[in-house]
Amino acid sequence: MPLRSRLGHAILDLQHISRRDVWRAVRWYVGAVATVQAAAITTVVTVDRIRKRREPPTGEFPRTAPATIPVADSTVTTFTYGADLYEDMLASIRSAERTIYFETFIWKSDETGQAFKDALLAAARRGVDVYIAFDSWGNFVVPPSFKRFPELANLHVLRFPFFRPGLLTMNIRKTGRDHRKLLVVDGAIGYVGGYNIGSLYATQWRDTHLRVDGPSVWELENAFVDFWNDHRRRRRHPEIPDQGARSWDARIRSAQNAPARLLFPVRGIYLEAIDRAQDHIYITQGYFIPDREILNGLMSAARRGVDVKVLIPEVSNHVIADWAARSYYSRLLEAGVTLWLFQGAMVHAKTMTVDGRWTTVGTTNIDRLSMTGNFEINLELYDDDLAAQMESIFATDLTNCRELTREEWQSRSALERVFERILRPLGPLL
Ligand SMILES: O=P(O)(O)OC[C@H](O)CO
Repeated sequence: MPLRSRLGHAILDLQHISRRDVWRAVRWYVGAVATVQAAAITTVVTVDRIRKRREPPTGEFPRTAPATIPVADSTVTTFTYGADLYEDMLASIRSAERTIYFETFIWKSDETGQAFKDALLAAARRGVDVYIAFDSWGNFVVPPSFKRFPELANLHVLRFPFFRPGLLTMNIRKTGRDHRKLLVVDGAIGYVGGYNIGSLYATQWRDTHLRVDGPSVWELENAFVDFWNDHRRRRRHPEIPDQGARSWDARIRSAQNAPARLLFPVRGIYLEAIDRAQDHIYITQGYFIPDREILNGLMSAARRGVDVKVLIPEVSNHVIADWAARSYYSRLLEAGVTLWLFQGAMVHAKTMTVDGRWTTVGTTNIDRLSMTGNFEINLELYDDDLAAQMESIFATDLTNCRELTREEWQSRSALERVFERILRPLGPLL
């Protein structure tokens, strides 16, 4: 049959397909994809649970002691072990005289969580103005009794809502979780980084937090004040006076992702720094699902000769995130990026250093939820000595990693490749 005639028949056939048939086909396709993905998720989660039960993570990793570095007119202390950090944070809370701003995504009701609650309540009882913000979604499984606080005149608690209406109305301003982890005491001491509050994180997870002492604490204080004033319930929570900048030093700056303000500058600082890199980029991430621009930036840096090392857990606590990340490995490895898999424990840090000059530490994962979804805060620091300390921590972490080589990656099984293809579309959702 001539081509024109075949086309004519096809068009006639198409005209006979009703709208109902089209919808039925679409429903069938969507249903089939969802079923295959659900089956794949169930399989990898089940296999992961069995594997972790048989070979539980040792929770052991090399430790680096806290180190204090002068940066600008302040000092910055690095923490890479939860027990050290929590002890320091609790001592700061116990020493507070005027104000405490405390914000966390996860606050477990275990021994560590209780120690923080007790210290915060004790501070409020001795007259310190205590402001607490925590995310209701992140603490959904925490018993309600732990999330109840006594009525005290100078204790103010903001539960960031579980339900975000913007998810239904497609209004970005009303979406996002409070994923930040912050503590500011008397405007003089500030903490920020990857640590949530819980006993598991104290000894079993490798994470990174910074303590800032001095005028640049304002960067963290201001971040809390802005968040509090934007999200407080007017009848329940007092406004915190916004005093304006005490410090204006570009060597330490905070970048805050705030969907309510349509601002996602943390993604910007990552992209800028990657773009500027001339010699090396060292990244440590718990969940590494880069978006197109970050992926392209890292590949292009590696292609122009920059030594790009990405350190991630071999097995994280979110197996689906692990599988979503795998679909980027081929391109990264082909471009010359090297991948380092942390052994025996979860590494949850969210850090990057570039060229021994620039550092970021904060709450932002390299994934879509953090980069363009949640409320986040990172510090961006231009200081050679601090970058050197961060690179020394990175070198220590590398001693607990194995490199995932191109050869090993290319020789993975066909079944693994099938699962990667099925789970890849979940990446942008995580
Ligand atoms: O969301 P993050 O980065 O604070 O990580 C939280 C942990 O995954 C808790 O399961």
